[in-house]
Amino acid sequence: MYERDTIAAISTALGEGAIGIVRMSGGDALVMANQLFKGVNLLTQPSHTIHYGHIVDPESKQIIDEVMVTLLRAPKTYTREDVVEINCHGGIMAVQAILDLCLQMGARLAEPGEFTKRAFLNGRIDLSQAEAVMDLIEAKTNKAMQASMNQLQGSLSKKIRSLRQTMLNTLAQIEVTIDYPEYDDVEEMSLQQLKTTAQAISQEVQHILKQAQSGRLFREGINTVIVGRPNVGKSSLLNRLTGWDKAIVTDIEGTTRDTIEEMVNVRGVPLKLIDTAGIRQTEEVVEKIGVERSRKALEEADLVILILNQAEDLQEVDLELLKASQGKKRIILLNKQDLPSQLDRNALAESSGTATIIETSMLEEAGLDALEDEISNLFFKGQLQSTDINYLLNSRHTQLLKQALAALDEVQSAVAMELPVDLIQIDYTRAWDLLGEITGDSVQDELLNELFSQFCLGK
Ligand SMILES: Nc1nc2c(c(=O)[nH]1)N(C=O)[C@@H](CNc1ccc(C(=O)N[C@@H](CCC(=O)O)C(=O)O)cc1)CN2
Ligand SMILES: Nc1nc2c(ncn2[C@@H]2O[C@H](COP(=O)(O)OP(=O)(O)OP(=O)(O)O)[C@@H](O)[C@H]2O)c(=O)[nH]1
Ligand SMILES: [K+]
Ligand SMILES: [Mg+2]
Repeated sequence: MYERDTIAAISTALGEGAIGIVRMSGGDALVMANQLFKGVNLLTQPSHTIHYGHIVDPESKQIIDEVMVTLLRAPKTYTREDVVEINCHGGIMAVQAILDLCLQMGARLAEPGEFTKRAFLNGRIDLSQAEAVMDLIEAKTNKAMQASMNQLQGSLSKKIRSLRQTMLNTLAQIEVTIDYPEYDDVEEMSLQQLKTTAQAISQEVQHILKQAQSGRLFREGINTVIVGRPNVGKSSLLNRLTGWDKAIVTDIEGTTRDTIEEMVNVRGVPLKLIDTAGIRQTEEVVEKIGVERSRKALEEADLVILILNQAEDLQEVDLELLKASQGKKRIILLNKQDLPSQLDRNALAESSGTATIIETSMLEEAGLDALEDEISNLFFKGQLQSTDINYLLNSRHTQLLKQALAALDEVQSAVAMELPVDLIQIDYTRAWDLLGEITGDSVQDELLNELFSQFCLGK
C-alpha cells in the first residue's frame, strides 16, 4: 500500500557534535545502506539491531567514516517503513559525504518533515500528533515540551475524536429519522435534542480554545511588558528579575532606547520579559521610535507591569498608561519606596480600578517576592496547572475550531427558526467534518460508512 520512494536526510543538527545521524526510510533503504556498508551483511540481520563497520565509497573504495548502523524493518519503525540510521562522526564533512552516497545509491533527499509525514500517511500518528512533533522540536520551555509531549501522545486527537463520536451518534439518529420514518422508537430525535448536542459540543470547543490560549502562553512565554515614564526603574526591574545586568541603568531619562527582551522563569511561569523605552513626549528621533515601540509592545502584551515612581506625583503620561493598560492583565508597581512619598493614592485609586498595586524598591530589592507571588497567582489561579496544558493549537487547528463553532451556531439558530432537519443536518455535518480535519480523519465517504457500521439496521 505504501510503495513510496526511499528518502534520506541528515537527522541531526548541522554543526560540531559528537555524533551525526543520516537517516533513510523506504523499501530500498536496507539495500542502499548495504551497498555502502563494510561489515556484516545488513540484509540478513534481524530487525532492531545495530552494527559496527565502515562506510565505503563503492566507486573509489575510499573509507568515508567509521560508523554504527541501526537497522529497523517495517512496520515497527518511526515511518512504518524500513528505516536505516547511519550513526557517523559529528561535524559537517562525514554526514554530508554519507548523505551524498545515499543519494548516489538512488535515495531522494527528504523534504522537511517528510519522515513524520510518512508516519502520518502510513497511519502511525494522526495530523495533530505530526504537528506536535514540530512543536516539540521548537519548544523553548519545559512546560512547552510537556505540552507537545501530551499532544504527541494524542491528547487533542482523543478529545476531538470523542466529540465527533458524540456528534456522529446524533447524526446517525437523524439519518434514521429521515430515511426510516417507520422506526418510531428512534424517530424521537427532536430538534431540541439536536440543539442540546450542538450546544454541548460548542461549549467543549470553546473550552479547548481557551485552554489552548493558556497553552500558547506557556509555549512561547507570557509576553510581559514593563512600561512607565523614563527613570521610574523599568530596566532596574528587568535586571532584578533576570538576575544580571542585562539592561543599562542610569539616572539619565531615556537611557533605554529600544525594547529589550529576556526569558525569565518566575515560579515556574515562563515570561518573555520586555523592557521598553520610557514613555514621554520627545522630539529626539531615535527616542521617538523607541517610544512608538513601547506603545506597540503594550498593545501586544499578555501582561503589563506598569511602574510608577511614588516619589513623584502622578503625571499625565502615568494616567495615559493607566488608561491604555486597562483591558489587560496588569500589575502596578509603586517603585522607589525608599524615597519619601509624593504620590496621591486617592488619585491613583481612581485610575487603577481593580489592578493589584505592589510597593517596591529596586534599590533595596524590596517587594520583588510580592511581585513574583502576584505573577504566579495571575497565571496559576486554580485554572491552570502545567499538567492541564494538554492542547497545543496551531493556527490551522484554531481556524478549524472557530469554523466548527460558527457551524454549530448555525445549527442552533436553524433549530430556533424551526428549519427542516435535513437542512440543519448540513451545518451539523460541516462542523463534524471541520473537527475531523484537525486529526486528518475527515473524509466525506467515511461519514456514510461509519453511520452504517454504527447503526446496524440489519437491512
Ligand atoms: N535514533 C533515533 N532517535 C530518535 C528518533 C529517531 O527517529 N531515531 N526519534 C524520532 O522522532 C524520536 C523517537 N521517536 C520514535 C517514535 C516512534 C518510533 C517507532 O519505531 N514506533 C513504532 C514501533 C514502536 C515499538 O517498537 O513499540 C510504532 O509506533 O509502530 C521510533 C522512534 C527521538 N529519538
Ligand atoms: N532610590 C531609588 N532609585 C531607583 C529605584 N529603582 C531605580 N532607581 C534608580 O532610578 C534610575 C533610573 O532607573 P532605570 O532602571 O534606568 O529606569 P528606566 O525606567 O529603565 O529608565 P529609562 O530607560 O530611561 O526609561 C537609576 O539611577 C536607578 O538606580 C528605587 O527603587 N529607588
Ligand atoms: K534611566
Ligand atoms: Mg530603562
